[in-house]
Amino acid sequence: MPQAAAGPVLVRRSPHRDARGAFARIFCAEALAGIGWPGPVAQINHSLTARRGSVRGLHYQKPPHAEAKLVVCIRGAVLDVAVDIRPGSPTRHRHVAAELSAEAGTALYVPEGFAHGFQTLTDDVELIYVHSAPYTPAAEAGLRHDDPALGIAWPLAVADLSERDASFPLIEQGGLQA
Ligand SMILES: Cc1cn([C@H]2C[C@H](O)[C@@H](COP(=O)(O)OP(=O)(O)O[C@H]3O[C@H](C)C(=O)[C@H](O)[C@H]3O)O2)c(=O)[nH]c1=O
Repeated sequence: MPQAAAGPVLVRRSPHRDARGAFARIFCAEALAGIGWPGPVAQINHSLTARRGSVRGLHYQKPPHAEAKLVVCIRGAVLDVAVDIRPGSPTRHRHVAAELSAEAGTALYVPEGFAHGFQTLTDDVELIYVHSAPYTPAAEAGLRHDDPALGIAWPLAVADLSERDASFPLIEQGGLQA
């Protein structure tokens, strides 16, 4: 059993292909426990983002509602980003970025203590999110995708962005509530 990872992990699914098409495992509790998945699946969500260049995030839930997520790209491609927001972490405010795509069969495991966001690299992107904690609106919080303290190099000009995501305070303004 591999050692649980301390941070985000890129996960690649292996489709079984035959003349009919393909079959792939999206989530395996046993396999993900080995990289740190913390417990039962609490919720599975699906998002569709129409325009290339759109940004969603960066979102997290405040403790004690912090959640791990498996972010699975099932259509198109995204640059997926996870920001370390763990108090006392030597890599706090640093991020990892990975391209996820349906074609490559890639997903990102985002542990508790990380804010998550993405930019679409194609039109009509669909993501599946597997969450380890239920959605708790009162615990919802976020970081600005363009916060200078994070230094995230988004590859494209930002297309669609929600008012909520655009209005998160900067970290220097006290914007981090983890
Ligand atoms: C997560 C969630 C949301 N909602 C409602 C709340 C809003 O009225 C609406 C859209 O939510 P939100 O604007 O947070 O959706 P996104 O901006 O796509 O956020 C998602 O993308 C970013 C990158 C993430 O990492 C979040 O986990 C994920 O929620 O669905 C629900 O009713 N249930 C839920 O579980």
